[in-house]
Amino acid sequence: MSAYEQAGEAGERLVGAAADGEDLAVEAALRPKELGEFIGQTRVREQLDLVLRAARARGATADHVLLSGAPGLGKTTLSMIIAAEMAAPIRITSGPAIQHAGDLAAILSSLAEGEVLFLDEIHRMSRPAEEMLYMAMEDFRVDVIVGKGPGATAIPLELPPFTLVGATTRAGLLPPPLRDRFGFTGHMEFYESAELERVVHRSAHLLGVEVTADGAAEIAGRSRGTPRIANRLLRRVRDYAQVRADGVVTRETATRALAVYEVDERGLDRLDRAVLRALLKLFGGGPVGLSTLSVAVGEERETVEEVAEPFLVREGLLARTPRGRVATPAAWRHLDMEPPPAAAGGQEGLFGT
Ligand SMILES: Nc1ncnc2c1ncn2[C@@H]1O[C@H](COP(=O)(O)OP(=O)(O)OP(=O)(O)O)[C@@H](O)[C@H]1O
Repeated sequence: MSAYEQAGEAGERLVGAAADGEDLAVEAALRPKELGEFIGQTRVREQLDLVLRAARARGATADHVLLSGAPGLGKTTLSMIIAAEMAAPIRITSGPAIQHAGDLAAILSSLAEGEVLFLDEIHRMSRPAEEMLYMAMEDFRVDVIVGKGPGATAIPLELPPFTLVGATTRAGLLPPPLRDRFGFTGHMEFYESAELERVVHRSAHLLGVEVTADGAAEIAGRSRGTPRIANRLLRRVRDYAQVRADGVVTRETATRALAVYEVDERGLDRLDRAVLRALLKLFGGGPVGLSTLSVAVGEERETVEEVAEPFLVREGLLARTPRGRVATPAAWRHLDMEPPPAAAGGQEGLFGT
């Protein structure tokens, strides 16, 4: 098992998007508390603002909301904001925690009127629980099955109106009947660098860290479009600034600190660069099969495919083609290497296939 697998995506990976233990401990303090404080996601924010204002004006419970997007983009934060804007309590659970319909019935039947139920990773709920949720969302009712076999009876249970906020990294994985029961779906996008700079400034202020404009820009540029990563890099740069400098986060301290952690100016870490380097140096930029590339890097196939490649593809550094993995011209430039003329010409036709 490779180091990356042992650590998990979150574990030791400074640029992993999933939350690690330290993130969970500090994130509560860094979360924006109201819609106006939430940075970026302009479209989702405006749409949600309308949904919530209208519900408030009607004195009604807000429609069910589905939030889709990559980890660390602010889905949990938005669900808490929804509850705060509706002056409602919130209950937080996740799909994998609800394996039996009974688990869900217990949660639903204990909700207060208007409460927000945040269901993270909703695509990972068990089938029977999912079916129970259909009726709960639509009619605010569940059938609780009592007994077994031919003697089993369904006892209908009325629920108070509530707002379900479902979060998923993969909206496409949700069965259409579930997707259709949400009144509003918000697609969260990766953040622009300027937005992440604002996230860094805001978090630095809350953490009592002094950060210069170019220091924030340096961190933002390495954060892979993800606020969670921006906050994590800020904490590591703050440590460095305290120990090796005067405590102020400048471009120079950020650059030196993140060199220690092997996060480069574009947010690639050691694994990402190892994959690119193998692809360029050993295979002339490809095409090369995933298995061969993984062996060359000394990582499991799944680690290369699921941990490193998505970001490399998103950054336009690597392309997955039917003939194998191919480096783009940007990958050569990123590692300061000259593409061999034949390879560069040969690869052009591979992109977009
Ligand atoms: N728009 C934003 N403005 C400021 N900070 C943000 C924003 N979005 C997210 N954050 C910060 O990023 C961190 C991660 O956000 P959050 O937990 O809401 O992400 P998530 O999408 O729910 O992740 P996951 O899918 O892993 O649960 C939080 O600490 C939050 O403070």
